[in-house]
Amino acid sequence: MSLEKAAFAVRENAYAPYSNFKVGAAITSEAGTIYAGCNVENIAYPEGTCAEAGAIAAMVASGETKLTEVFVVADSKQPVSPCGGCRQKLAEFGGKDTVVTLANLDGVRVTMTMAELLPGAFGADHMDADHQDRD
Ligand SMILES: O=c1ccn([C@H]2C[C@H](O)[C@@H](CO)O2)c(=O)[nH]1
Ligand SMILES: [Zn+2]
Repeated sequence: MSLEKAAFAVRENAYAPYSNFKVGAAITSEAGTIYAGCNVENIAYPEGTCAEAGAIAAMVASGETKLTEVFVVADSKQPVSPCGGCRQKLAEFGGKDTVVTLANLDGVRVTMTMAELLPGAFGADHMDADHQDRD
């Protein structure tokens, strides 16, 4: 199954009774495996998780920690916009040039790099020794 098809398919399984906004995310790992995730909401609203987090969790649970491509889809007017937390989560496992495609159900899509999705991402370079133990 293609990355796009995987994202559309997993979106059908989204559990979103509170927002009624189903999201599907699929990522390709370095090994070429596709992992998919959907949003899973909760009556305790802040406990809900995003589709991107589910796809990442599936990849990591399978023993992989590098992703090469991302596809996210939702029934939105504009292609769905990953939240800030998911952008940081994706940046953890992708590279600056990782291709990210955002889509809606009408076939509108936008493709960008990870660096464009999250410019100035917090990374290891911000945690160098000079900044530790300063008070
Ligand atoms: O990129 C996105 C944007 C939103 N959501 C979810 C979170 C919540 O369940 C619902 C509405 O915000 O959509 C995702 O899973 N991914
Ligand atoms: Zn999110």
